[in-house]
Amino acid sequence: MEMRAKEDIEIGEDITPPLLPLSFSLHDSFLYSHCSSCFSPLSSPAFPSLPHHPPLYCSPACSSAHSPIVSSSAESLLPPSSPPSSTLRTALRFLLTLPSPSPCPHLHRFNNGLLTNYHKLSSSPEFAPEIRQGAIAMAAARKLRNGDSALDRSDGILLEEAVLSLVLTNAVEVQDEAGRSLGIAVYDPNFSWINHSCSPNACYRFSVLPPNATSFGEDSCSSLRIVPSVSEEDSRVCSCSDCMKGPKGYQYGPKIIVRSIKRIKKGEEVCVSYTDLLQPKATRQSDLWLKYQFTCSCRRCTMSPSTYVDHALEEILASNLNSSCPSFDLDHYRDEANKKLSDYVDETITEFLSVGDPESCCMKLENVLSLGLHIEQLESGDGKSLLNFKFHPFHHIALGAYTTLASAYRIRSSDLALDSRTDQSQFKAFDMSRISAAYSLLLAGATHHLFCSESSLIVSAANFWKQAGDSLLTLARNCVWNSLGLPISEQSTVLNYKCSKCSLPDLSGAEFLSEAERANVKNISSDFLTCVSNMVPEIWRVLIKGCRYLEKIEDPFDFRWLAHANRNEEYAGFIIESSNFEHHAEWYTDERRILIYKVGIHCLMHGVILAQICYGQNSQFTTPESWRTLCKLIHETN
Ligand SMILES: C[S@@+](CC[C@H](N)C(=O)[O-])C[C@H]1O[C@@H](n2cnc3c(N)ncnc32)[C@H](O)[C@@H]1O
Repeated sequence: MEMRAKEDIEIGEDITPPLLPLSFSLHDSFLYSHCSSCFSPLSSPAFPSLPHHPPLYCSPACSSAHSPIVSSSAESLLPPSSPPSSTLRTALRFLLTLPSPSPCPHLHRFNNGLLTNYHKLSSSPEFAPEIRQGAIAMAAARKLRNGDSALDRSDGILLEEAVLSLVLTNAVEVQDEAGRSLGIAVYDPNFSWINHSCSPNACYRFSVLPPNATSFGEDSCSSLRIVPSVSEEDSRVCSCSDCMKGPKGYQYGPKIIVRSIKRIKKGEEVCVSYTDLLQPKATRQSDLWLKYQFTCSCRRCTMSPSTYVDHALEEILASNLNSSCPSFDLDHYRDEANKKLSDYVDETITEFLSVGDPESCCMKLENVLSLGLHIEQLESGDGKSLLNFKFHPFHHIALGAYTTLASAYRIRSSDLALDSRTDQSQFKAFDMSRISAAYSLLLAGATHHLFCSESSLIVSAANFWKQAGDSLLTLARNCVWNSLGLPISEQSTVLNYKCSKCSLPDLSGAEFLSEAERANVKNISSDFLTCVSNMVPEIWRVLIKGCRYLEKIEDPFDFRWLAHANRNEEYAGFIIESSNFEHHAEWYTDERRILIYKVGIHCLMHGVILAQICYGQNSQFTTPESWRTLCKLIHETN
């Protein structure tokens, strides 16, 4: 099945009402910090020592709605050899929602219309063991619940295998505003029949609120603007009328809302993305294969040669090339370098996430970004030379490294700021905040550059602009400016700030984008970029001082310098030694501080405007905390 537009849909419009889940579960790591029923954070998280601790709830309403499901689903009876997981819990809970829990005779769909992919997944070497073991555990728990203590392994586990396949095929990660995956949920066909594209025309968001919370005034539509259409594959595989009996879901849980990010014509297929769109084609394809066992053949994937964005996302710079090196050998060296560099960055990020040493993480990532990797090249005769390979600044691994660096520097800055005993640590904290802001700005600029060629990257662009705005405003508020004798009043500089040069609305009026403005968002974006590009050079040199990787980036918004830098190989081959964050008071002037504020407000405002397209104007996902604080201040001042 697939979903098509019932009518013409403009960019930035909701195309489904908020949809309730058929089944859902928190991931293990959030079981004791979030409500198992509505997924909102608990006011007092617990630290249970027992593995089968009962779920926790934010309110009696959530508890009475959800706990009967937990006890009927038999999840607490899962054998100790198979620890409970969000997938098993979701599958067991899903079975309770089916009036007669049976897949159609071909095992293709369940009787609520959801695809199982049973034959594909249960015969794949990647999925078969997980499905089989999970199904045995589910069957054992269900038997125990029914008072049948002996597990006979020859018993049929087909139903459990089919429902596990269904969950693996249809479940989506439920994310909070910070982008954390709290758990998974399976929705009815109105969402689950939407296929994937690497250049999608729609995205989705979640509404995760406790039962009596005042909503953000979600501006979602009340009717469904998409209709199902039978895909070619479906008409070949199965034509059972048994498949479509209509779902029975829960009346609570995290809701999902689908929204257009491009204009969609009546009858056009509506698609969302099942993977990270800032990955190049080969990585997206292998990710989709590993998670769903299908090969995407959307326009972006079938373009030959590949699209500019896909090319940029895997570009590697090579220097010291021997002109006689055959292109076959060069491709081989390039692939080897790409793999080694990527593995090194992945390992460093994984180590940072588990051990949490931001200093070592920053050092390792900056070394690999700056110095790259040397590979020995055999020459004709007995000679050898060293080839040097580096990530292009748009390489997807480099983008991932900037994200980690921005956050690792931010963490270092907050840790140092807590040590308020010495001026020196305050200055160091300031330096770390400066570099964190620079990486956020580079990430936003690079993603924006790619978004100009691939408009479905709007979701990433919105989030990175908001983060860049946040980190610049944090830097502008750093107490070190005051100790340099540059106190400025946030009230006068920020709250009354209106840009006369671009079409970004002023802070107090930025909440509403008209339909015409939404259709014209590319123009608003290009106005914004022109305006901010004039201000950035003045602060960029100050933001990046002492950081050897960033010092090689001439401009974070206008990347024309890259063409020139690659040709003379200066960028690729010449690295200065780190000047070790020296503090120069003469860099920090009142004008620069005000400029940092102004660029920060521009970035934040631009991010919020793009986020209005992706999430709607009143969603929690649209407005970051810093934005809400600014709006509150304006309200109080006026
Ligand atoms: C959530 S379902 C989407 C609806 C599904 N087509 C159906 O008929 O119910 C996900 C599954 O649909 C199929 N699918 C989704 N997008 C696809 C694409 N672009 N190309 C091929 N198969 C796709 C895959 O089998 C995938 O596991």
